[in-house]
Amino acid sequence: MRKGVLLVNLGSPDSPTSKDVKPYLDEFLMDERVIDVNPILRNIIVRGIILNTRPKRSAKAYAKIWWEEGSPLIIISERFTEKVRQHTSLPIALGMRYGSMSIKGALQELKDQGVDDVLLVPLYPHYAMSSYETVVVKAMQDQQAYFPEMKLTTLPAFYHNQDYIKVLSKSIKEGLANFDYDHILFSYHGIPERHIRKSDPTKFHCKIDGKCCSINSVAHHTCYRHQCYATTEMVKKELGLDSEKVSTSFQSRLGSDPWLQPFTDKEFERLAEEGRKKLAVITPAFVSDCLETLEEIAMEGKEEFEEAGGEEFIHISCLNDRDDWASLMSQWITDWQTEEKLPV
Ligand SMILES: C=CC1=C(C)c2cc3[nH]c(cc4nc(cc5[nH]c(cc1n2)c(C)c5CCC(=O)O)C(CCC(=O)O)=C4C)c(C)c3C=C
Ligand SMILES: [Fe+2]
Ligand SMILES: [Fe+2]
Repeated sequence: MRKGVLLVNLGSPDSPTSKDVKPYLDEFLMDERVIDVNPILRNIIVRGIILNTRPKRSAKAYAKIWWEEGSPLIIISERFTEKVRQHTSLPIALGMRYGSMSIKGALQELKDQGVDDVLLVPLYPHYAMSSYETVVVKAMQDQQAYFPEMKLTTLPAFYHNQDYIKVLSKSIKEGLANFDYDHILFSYHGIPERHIRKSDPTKFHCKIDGKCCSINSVAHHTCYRHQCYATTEMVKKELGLDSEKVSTSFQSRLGSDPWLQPFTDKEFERLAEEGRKKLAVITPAFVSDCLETLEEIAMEGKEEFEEAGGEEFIHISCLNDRDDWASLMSQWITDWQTEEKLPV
């Protein structure tokens, strides 16, 4: 069998216009693992409500962060892929869960190079049904429908992998150089609390009561909240950070259901009001900078923090196409290529 690798990130609209944002959001939000209600209700919520107003608002936000070459998320993912290619001898394809650059197209690219044994790499450190799981399910569906001869192996969520933590910590240390911070906020993409309960294989462990995530359980393999806090704790330990000066929050909520708390925007206010005047924000749920980091945190978040009395604000970039990150990914790929070994 010939081995190859499929990297998958979330995807972006083709351009920062309502015309292109609407079909992208339609595909994204009609995903049953993102808006997880029955299909009739999902259709009403997404097509009858959200898509009437959101595309215009989102297009404006995308326009603020768009690069000459295109969407930051796409361009960064392409640069990262290119660097990984330089470090490995295997064919590597890049696909997106939503929008152009489909997973099916990327699998076809691999097939055209004679690949029939694929390592699937969802570009998310943490497991959530709306991110990691939907990539795996879509890739498996496409593989079974169009490439039945292919074997698919999935890279696990790497939120607690020691080498990943080292690379992330180094990027944070570099980002903090010359910044005499009062506080560091680890802001992760939020999800509805219901998603945590749905992903719990025991169906009773995850209570989202602030305690369950620190009690050892098989549920942690799929508990996004546990995994986010674990990443924060491991970075804190690696860098020897003072617990008093570090906290975790969840951003980008949508709709009126209960989402994971504390909310990042409320934390900006609270921290500023508590007198934490110099704030550094890290966004480890994303491996590439994107709308949620460049606009929601680095632009809107900074403004919210300053309006609440904060004085200095920095957003530390995601891992993007850092050499040490591309080289770590290449090492994981080589371990799988030579020994069928996967990172834990
Ligand atoms: C129910 C809604 C959403 C859930 C659940 C959700 C989970 C989730 N998302 C990411 C990563 C990204 N999301 C991005 C944008 C984005 N997310 C939602 C909604 C949910 N996400 C929307 C509607 C949008 C679009 C923009 C907007 O209108 O606000 C992005 C950025 C994409 C880009 O092009 O830059 C990323 C990345 C994760 C990791 C996650 C679950 C953990
Ligand atoms: Fe999202
Ligand atoms: Fe948990």
